[in-house]
Amino acid sequence: MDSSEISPSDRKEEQPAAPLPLPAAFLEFLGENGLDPMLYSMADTIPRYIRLKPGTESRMVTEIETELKCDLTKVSWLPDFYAIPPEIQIAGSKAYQQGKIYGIDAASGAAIVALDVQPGDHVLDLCAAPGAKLCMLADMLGSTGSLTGVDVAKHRLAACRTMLQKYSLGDRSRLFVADGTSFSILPVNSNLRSMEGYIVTEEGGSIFSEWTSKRLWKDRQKSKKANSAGSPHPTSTSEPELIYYGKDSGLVGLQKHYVLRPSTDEAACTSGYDKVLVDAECTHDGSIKHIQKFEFWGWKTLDRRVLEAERTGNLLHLQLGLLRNGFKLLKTGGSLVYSTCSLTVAQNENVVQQFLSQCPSAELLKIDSEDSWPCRSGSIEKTLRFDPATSQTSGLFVAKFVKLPS
Ligand SMILES: C[S@@+](CC[C@H](N)C(=O)[O-])C[C@H]1O[C@@H](n2cnc3c(N)ncnc32)[C@H](O)[C@@H]1O
Repeated sequence: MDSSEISPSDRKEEQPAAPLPLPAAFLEFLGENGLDPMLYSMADTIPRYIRLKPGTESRMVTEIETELKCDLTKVSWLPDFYAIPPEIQIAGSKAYQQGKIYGIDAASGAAIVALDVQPGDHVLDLCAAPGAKLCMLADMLGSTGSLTGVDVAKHRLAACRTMLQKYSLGDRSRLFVADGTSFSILPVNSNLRSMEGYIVTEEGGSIFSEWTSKRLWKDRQKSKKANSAGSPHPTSTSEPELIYYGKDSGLVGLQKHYVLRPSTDEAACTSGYDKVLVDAECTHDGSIKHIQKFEFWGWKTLDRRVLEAERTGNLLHLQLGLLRNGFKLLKTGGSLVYSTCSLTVAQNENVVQQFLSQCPSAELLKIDSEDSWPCRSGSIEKTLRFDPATSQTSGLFVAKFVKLPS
């Protein structure tokens, strides 16, 4: 290992850090979940991580170092990842603007590596926005297979579309605004393409032509109409809305009606996704840099944005619903990664336990690269936990499942 690599055993020197003035409700939440508030004093000591787009020549590292005015320290346990000091901003840099680097925490990178995407895979990201993991998935996929991103928040998914286009990663991708607990559109794989009816031979059928941003105008008109008619934002009963598809996503030339029809559980077992990521909505309490930002945003908003859903109990229901539906869309033999950036047992091990008790075809899998990662085991065997103290990363829980024949 060269001297500029960051390895699992590297630790920042102990620095006395001022505790964040966390609000009482959040402290109470931490107490109830057995979490140490001192964790939030580490936000300024854990590095920021960037990923170099594969194919970016290594001479770029020196160029980026000159531009950012800091060292890029290679992360020994994660290919293409570098650590930079936490105070460095990348958004103004040429390397970022030209799409050569993107910011993504190393623990998030590990969750993607855990999914073990292979060329030709059909991959589903069920909670895709704002899209750092989606970009990495597209990178891993390369020039075969397909990537489907879903998110319930349209404006957030639009940010994914911008990212995919900026990093030239969108050709094999499609993006749906939809509720991930009920989304049921399968990938377009060779089985589907060869089935009668999918391809329109005569003129005039409703087929997917090449995607163009002009659709955005049409979309706007459609949603204006819907809004004036008093329609709500997407809910579990709304139709999925396709807001982007790339030229090699498999859709061009196919009949819309067939491609967009809901699938059955049986069809998913044979023609479903090879890999599914459920990076579920959560209280974000493990994302200590995110929590730190509430010092500027106002601690009152933390109460509303972080704790409200948790208090009502809706969140656990949503997480289980996302995991269940993501698993349903997996083909037999396929695998799913469930992750959250919460450190609580309730949103992680408990959800996993409940899911396993309800779904006999699901089995936890050991994550291959785990032995070389600076993480610890969750309280259920084969699940993993990254946290600032152990991993010098944000907090992340990761569990991997395989779908057995039922
Ligand atoms: C933790 S974030 C995902 C982060 C993302 N994977 C990334 O790496 O950038 C959770 C996302 O879940 C979305 N979400 C919440 N409820 C959802 C639902 N019912 N269906 C789909 N997405 C949902 C939120 O809008 C949010 O963008």
